[in-house]
Amino acid sequence: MRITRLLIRDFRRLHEVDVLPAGGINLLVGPNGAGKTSVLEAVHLMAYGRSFRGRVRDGLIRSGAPAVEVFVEWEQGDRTRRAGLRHGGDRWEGRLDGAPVAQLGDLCAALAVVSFEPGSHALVAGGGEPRRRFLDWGLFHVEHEFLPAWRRYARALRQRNALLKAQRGDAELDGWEQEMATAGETMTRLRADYVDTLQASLAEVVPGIAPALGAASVEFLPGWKRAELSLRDALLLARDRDRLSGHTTVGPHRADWRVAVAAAPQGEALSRGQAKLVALACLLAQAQDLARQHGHWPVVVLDDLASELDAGHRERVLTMLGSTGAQVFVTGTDLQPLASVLDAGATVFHVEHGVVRTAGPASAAMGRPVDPPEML
Ligand SMILES: Nc1ncnc2c1ncn2[C@@H]1O[C@H](COP(=O)(O)OP(=O)(O)OP(=O)(O)O)[C@@H](O)[C@H]1O
Repeated sequence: MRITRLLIRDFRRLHEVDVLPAGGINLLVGPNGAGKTSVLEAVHLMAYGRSFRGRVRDGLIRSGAPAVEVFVEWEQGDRTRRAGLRHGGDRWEGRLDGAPVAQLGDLCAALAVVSFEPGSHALVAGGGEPRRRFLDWGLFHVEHEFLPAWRRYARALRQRNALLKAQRGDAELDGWEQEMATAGETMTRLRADYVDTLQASLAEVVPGIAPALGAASVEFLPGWKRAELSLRDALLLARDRDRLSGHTTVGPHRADWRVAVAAAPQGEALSRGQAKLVALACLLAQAQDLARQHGHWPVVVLDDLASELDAGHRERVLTMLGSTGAQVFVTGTDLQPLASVLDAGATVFHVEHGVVRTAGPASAAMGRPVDPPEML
């Protein structure tokens, strides 16, 4: 996947940015507060429907503007695809390849982006939610059975929770529990298989980017004692407790996974830097698996790489990504820490006061008068 045009309007301090990125590595360089991360956030928004720094309504829309707009054109195999998203905080409108989109999830499933940013270490060090989201995002993209099962499960779970809160009887719970069990067992089988795939992919990625971490292993926690009982029985057993708590305490919505590396055996705590490396390795393992399944790499965005990783790891990561041919966006305040990449022929953009300009002939079209397509 290669983004060939990125148009952003009213996104944080970016009023209107029109970028023609190159294949390979794109460096966005500029002072603090210039708007570099916002460019990456816009790409992430199109792929996830939210920013990695929170929801749209939490400050993403440029002060005084009614909505953000992002338009992305990209090459996918021999196809050119286009997606436009206008998000006003509560309301959104989207178009994909010229047609309106009914569900935000359908729009987001089109463009695959893997993002590493300062909050990514939560994948290793934080609560279960980001890890579940990571797992499910990967599955949405590689396993067509997953999304329908996930939707069925989520709906049945909402119904069961409502019945629990209303202290309704067993007969009413039975039907929804059966539905949760059917959809939840499917989801869990797919998640367990996906974790195995991820482990195999990690075994290839870690030696390349962070050999000192040693062998990585991933453990899947399904959300109930799956080795001992079915989900149907687990829900039945938990009924009385769930009535007291007013919500469902077991099931795939409580699933989690853990990654351990040989460098920190027996639960030794990872340093913050090591946790970031492990998180990055997981993201790149996911990207690599996606590339195997789809035949092309997702777009990779790396925010503020120089302050996240030391020089040796930066170089390994960028060398590895350079060898895959993936399109990569990297931000930094200085070119110097990324000099080794420049030698390898990266494309540089300067970002200042919310304006993005090309720094070299590779994308001479940058900075030309904007002629935006009708996004929506
Ligand atoms: N809703 C908004 N409206 C206008 N400006 C905003 C809005 N939200 C954030 N900003 C401004 O956008 C800038 C943040 O941009 P961004 O985080 O993309 O910068 P950056 O170049 O990545 O900075 P750093 O190098 O410090 O990480 C800040 O100057 C901030 O004041």
